[in-house]
Amino acid sequence: MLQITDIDSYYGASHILHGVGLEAGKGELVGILGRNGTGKTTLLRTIMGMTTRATGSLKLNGQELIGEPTNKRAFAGFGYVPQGRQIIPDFTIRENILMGRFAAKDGRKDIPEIVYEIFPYLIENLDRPGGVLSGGQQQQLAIARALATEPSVLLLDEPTEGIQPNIVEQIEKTIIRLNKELGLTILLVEQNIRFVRAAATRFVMMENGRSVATGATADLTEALISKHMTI
Ligand SMILES: Nc1ncnc2c1ncn2[C@@H]1O[C@H](COP(=O)(O)OP(=O)(O)OP(=O)(O)O)[C@@H](O)[C@H]1O
Repeated sequence: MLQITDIDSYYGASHILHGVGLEAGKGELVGILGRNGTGKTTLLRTIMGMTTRATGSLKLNGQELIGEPTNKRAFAGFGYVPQGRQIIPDFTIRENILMGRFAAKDGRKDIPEIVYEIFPYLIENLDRPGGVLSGGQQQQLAIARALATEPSVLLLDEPTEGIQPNIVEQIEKTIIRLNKELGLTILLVEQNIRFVRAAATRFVMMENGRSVATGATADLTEALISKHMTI
C-alpha cells in the first residue's frame, strides 16, 4: 500500500534524510523509532511534502507522490497529526476539526461520524475555543482534524508526548482502535517502546537520518533498543 524508497530530504542546504526506506501494508501500524534529532519528524514532514526538497520514491497505492504538493498528498490519503499538535487556539473546536475537511475527497463540510464515536467530549464542546482544552484533549482534536481529511494512512508524531499519564492510556487506546477497528494504516513516531510493542506490527529504527533496522515488532530486541536509542 505505502512504499517509501531511497528518500533523501533537505531543509534548505541541510541534508537531513539519506536513502530512507519504509513499507506499510494496508492496516499495518509501523513504529518509527530512534533518538532525538535522528530525522523521525523530518520523515513524516517529507511524506507530507513539507521539507524544502526531497528525492526518491513515495508511492501510495501505486501512485507516485514525491514531486506533488502537500494538498495533493492529503487528497491522496495522508492525514497528518504533527508533533506538538498545532491546533489553532482561537478557532473553535468545530473550526479546528473542519479545517481537515478542506482535504476531504468528497468536499464534505460536516463533522465526520467517527469523531462522534470516538471523541464525544469534543462533540459536547464544539463551540468552545481549541485553546481551552488540556494537552490530551488538544491531541484528540488534532487526531479529529486529521480524520476529517478521510485518510487511509495516518501519520502520528509523538502523540503521547507531554500528556498527563492518565490520559496517555486513552490516546493509546484510540490509536489502537483506529488501526484495528477502522483498518487505518498508521505510521507512529513514538519514544514509548511499551506502546510501540503493544500497537505496532512492524518497526523502523532511525539513526542519523538513515533507516538502520526494520522488522516485525517481535524483532525489536533490547539489544537493538540499547544500540540505537539509549543516550
Ligand atoms: N526546519 C528545519 N531546518 C533545518 N534543520 C532542521 C529543521 N527541522 C529539523 N532540522 C534538523 O533535522 C534533524 C532531524 O530533526 P527531526 O526533528 O526530524 O528529528 P526527530 O528524530 O524527529 O527528533 P525529535 O525526537 O527531537 O523530534 C536535526 O538535526 C534537526 O536539527
